[in-house]
Amino acid sequence: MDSASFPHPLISHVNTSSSLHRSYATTHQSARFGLWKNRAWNSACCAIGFSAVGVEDVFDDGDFRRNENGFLLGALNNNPSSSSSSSSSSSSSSSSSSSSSSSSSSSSSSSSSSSSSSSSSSSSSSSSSSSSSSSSSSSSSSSSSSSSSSSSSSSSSSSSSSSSSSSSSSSSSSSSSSSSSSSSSSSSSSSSSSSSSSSSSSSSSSSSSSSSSSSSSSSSSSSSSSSSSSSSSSSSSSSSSSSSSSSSSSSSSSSSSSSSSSSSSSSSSSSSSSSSSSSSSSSSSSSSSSSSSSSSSSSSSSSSSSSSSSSSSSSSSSSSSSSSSSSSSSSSSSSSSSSSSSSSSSSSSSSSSSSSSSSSSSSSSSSSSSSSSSAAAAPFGTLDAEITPETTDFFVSDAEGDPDCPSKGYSSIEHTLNTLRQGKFVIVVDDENGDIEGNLIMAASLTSAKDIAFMIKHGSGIISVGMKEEDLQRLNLPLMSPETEHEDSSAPTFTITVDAKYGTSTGVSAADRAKTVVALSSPESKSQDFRKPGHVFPLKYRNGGVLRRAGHTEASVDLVALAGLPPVSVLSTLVDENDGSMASLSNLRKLALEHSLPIVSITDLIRYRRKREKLVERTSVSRLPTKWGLFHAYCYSSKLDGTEHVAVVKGNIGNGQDVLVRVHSECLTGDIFGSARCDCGNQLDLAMQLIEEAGRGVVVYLRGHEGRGIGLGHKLKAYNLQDQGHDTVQANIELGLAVDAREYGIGAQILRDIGVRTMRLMTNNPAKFIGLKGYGLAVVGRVPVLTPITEENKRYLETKRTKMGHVYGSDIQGSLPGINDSVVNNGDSPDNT
Ligand SMILES: Nc1nc2c(ncn2[C@@H]2O[C@H](COP(=O)(O)OP(=O)(O)OP(=O)(O)O)[C@@H](O)[C@H]2O)c(=O)[nH]1
Repeated sequence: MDSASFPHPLISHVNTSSSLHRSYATTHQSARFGLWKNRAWNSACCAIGFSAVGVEDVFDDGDFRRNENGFLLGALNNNPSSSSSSSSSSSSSSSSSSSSSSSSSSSSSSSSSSSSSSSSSSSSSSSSSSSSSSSSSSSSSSSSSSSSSSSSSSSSSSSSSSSSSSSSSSSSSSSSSSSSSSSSSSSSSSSSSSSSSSSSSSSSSSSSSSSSSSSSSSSSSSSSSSSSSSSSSSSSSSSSSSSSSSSSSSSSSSSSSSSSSSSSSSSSSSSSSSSSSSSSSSSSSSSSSSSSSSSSSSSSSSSSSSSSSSSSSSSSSSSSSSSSSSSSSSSSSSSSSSSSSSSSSSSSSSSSSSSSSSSSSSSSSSSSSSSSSSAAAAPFGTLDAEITPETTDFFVSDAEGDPDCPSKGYSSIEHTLNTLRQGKFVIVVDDENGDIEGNLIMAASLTSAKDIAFMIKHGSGIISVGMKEEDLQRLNLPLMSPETEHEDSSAPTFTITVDAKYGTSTGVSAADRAKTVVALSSPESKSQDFRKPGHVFPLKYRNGGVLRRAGHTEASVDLVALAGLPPVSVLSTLVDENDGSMASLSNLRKLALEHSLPIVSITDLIRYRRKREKLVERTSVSRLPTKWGLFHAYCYSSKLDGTEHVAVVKGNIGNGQDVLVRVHSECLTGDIFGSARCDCGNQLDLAMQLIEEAGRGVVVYLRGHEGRGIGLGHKLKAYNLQDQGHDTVQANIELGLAVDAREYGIGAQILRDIGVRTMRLMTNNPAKFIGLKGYGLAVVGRVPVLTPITEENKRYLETKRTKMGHVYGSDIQGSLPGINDSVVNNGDSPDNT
C-alpha cells in the first residue's frame, strides 16, 4: 500500500546516510570517464535531476551549450592534492595569505604562480589551494589571491568597493607540476614566481606575499606568512597548522579589520597542512590584490607584480604530485577569501594522475566576517578542502537519461494512463534503489467485485483508497492517527475505515468492498452513506501528489487524475503468494507479464509531472538596492504549498547563458543571525558579492529548506544533539527526520522563469547540481563556495564532506547517491564526523 518513504530522490533529495556514503568513483579517472556510464550514476541523475537534453525538448527553447572544453575534455583536477592559498589584503597591519603545504619526502617544492588577468569578463577566480604531497619530488603550489581593497567608509560602500576591486581581479590559473619538479603554469601570463622551500625531512613552509592594493583611501597591506617546519612532522604540522590558523584568523580578522577601514570583503584564508607522516613541503602562496585602480599580483616570496589596470589578478596554484593523494592524509584546508569565480583556468598537469587546480577563493564580506571572525579559526588539517577552480567537466553528462523515456524495464506513463482509462490495473513500483514496494492500482470509480478479488488474491488483503483532502472532509473521514501527518511525512495517512452502508452486508466480501470503493469515488457520496469503522482503508493524498511525496497513494491518485478519471484510486500492496513477504521486483514483473499489466515507476511519474507542470508563479518584482549593489527581487509562490521564494537578480540575464547562480537554502540562524555553526551566512554573502562583481547573476533563496528541510524548530533540536556529540547527519536521524529533505525543482523552475538557461552554479553540494539540472537548464560549471573554517563550523563542514558528499576539493571526493562508497571515508579525520 503505501509505505513509500518520503525520501524519494526526485522529491526530496533525502540523503540517507547510506546513499550519501557513496562516492563518485574510486578514481578520478573513473570519475571523469567512467562515471557517466555508470548505471548508478545514471539512475541517480535520472532520479534526481533531469536530462538537460530531454528537458530542453519540453521547454522548446532550451539552448544548451557545451562547455567549450567539451564534456569530459576539461581537466579534472584529479590530483588529490592541490594547493591553495588565498590571500587578502587587509588594512594596515595584517596580512594574509596562506598556503598550504605539500610534502615531499625529498625536497624542494617550487611554487609558481601565474596570474592571469582577464579584463572584461566577469569571472574571476582566485584561488587557493592546498597542498599535496608526493613521495618523490616536489610539489609546488602557489597561489593567488584576491584582493580587496578597501576604502572608505561604510560597510555598504565598502563592500561595493571591494566588489569592484575584486571584480577587477579575475581569473585564476593554476599551474601544476607533475612529477618532477617542474611546474608549469598553464594559464596566463603575467607573473609567476616560485618559491621554494624545502626541508629536509619534512618541512613546510609557506610563504606568501601579498600585494597590497590600495584603493583610494585605504591602504592595503601585504603580508606574508610562512611557516616552516622542521623535521618532526608532528611538530611541524602543528606548527604549521597553528601558524596557518593564526594566519587565517588574522586574515579573517583582517577581513573584518578591513571592514573597519572599509569593510571590504577580503579575506583570506589560509591553510596549512601537516602531513602526518613523512614529510611536508612547503608551498607558498601568493596573493595579489588588485584594486580598482591598480592591480598587482604578486606571488610568492618574490613578488612580481604585474599591473594592468583594471583587471587582474592572480592566482594560481597548484601542486601536483604524481599519485599520492594528500588530501586524505595530509590535510590541508583552505579557506576563503574574496573574489572570484568563473573563469577557471584549468591547468592541468601533464602527468598522468596529477593535475592541479587552482581556484578561487572567496571571501566573506564584511558583514559576514563578523560571524566568521567571531569564531576562532580552526586549526586546519581537519577539513580537506582544497579550493578549486570552477570545474566544467564533471557533471554535465549525456548519460542522465531522457525523461521522456521510462526507466528501463518499466512502462511509459502514457501507456499506463491508457490502461487506467480502460478500467484495468497497473502496477506501481517505488524507487528501485530503495526497498521495493509494488502496488496494484486502478481507478476507484471503475472498480468491480472481480477487481477486488484479484487484489485480494495477489495483494495483502488490505484494500485502500487514495483520496484528496476535500473528499475526505466531505465524507467526514479524519485521519486515524492525525499526528503522524506532520511528524512523519513518510507515514501512510490512513483515515478511519469505512464500509458502504447501502447494498452491502458484512462489508468484507469482494463485492461489498467494491461497492464501498465505488461509493468513495463518487462526488455525490455523503458521510452518512458509510459505516465506520469498516473494511476499506481510505488514505489521504497529500496535495501536490508525487511532487510532494513519492508514495503509492500520491502516485495512484495522480495517475488516475492524469487519466482524466475522478481522482480517487484503489490500491493494494502486492505480496509474494508463497510466503506473504513483499513482492520482489522480479515477482512484480512476472505478475505484470502474466496479466499484461503495465508496470510503472514512481520516479518516472515524478519526472513526467515535473516536465509538464509549472510549480511556481511569479507574484512580484521590485528593485532591491543592497549592500553589495543593486539587484532586483523576484517573488515566486509555490503552487504546491504557497511558500514564497525569492530570487535576487543582478544585471541582464539576456540569453541566459553562463549565468552565475547560487541556489541558497534558507538558514535563518546562519543567514540572519550570523550563526557560526554553519557556513550558510557567509556563503550567501559571498554569493551576493561574486554576483555583484560579475555584474550578472541570480541568487535563488529557497524558503522551506530550513535545516535541510526539517524546519527551524527541529534544527535547533538538532543543534542540541550536536552539542552532545552527534554530527549534523546523526542529529537529524536521531530526531527521526530526514537527513536532507530538500528538493530543488522549485528553484530550477524559478531560474527557468527568470531566463536562465545555462549556469555556473555556486555550490559544494553535488545534490544541488543534480537536482537543478533539467527543466531546460543545464549546469555548465561549478563555482566552489568556500568560506572560512572555524572551530565552530569545522565539524559541520567535515560531516558535510564525508557524509553528505560535499565537494571541497579539486578531486572528487565527495559522494553522490548511487555511486560506490568505497572512497569517501578515506581516513581523514574520521573522528570529526
Ligand atoms: N539539520 C540541520 N540543518 C542545518 C544545520 N546547519 C545548517 N543547516 C541547514 O543546512 C542548509 C544548508 O545546507 P548545507 O548542507 O550547509 O549547504 P548546501 O546548501 O547543501 O550546499 P552549498 O551549496 O555548498 O552551500 C540550510 O537549510 C541550513 O538551515 C544543522 O546543524 N542541522
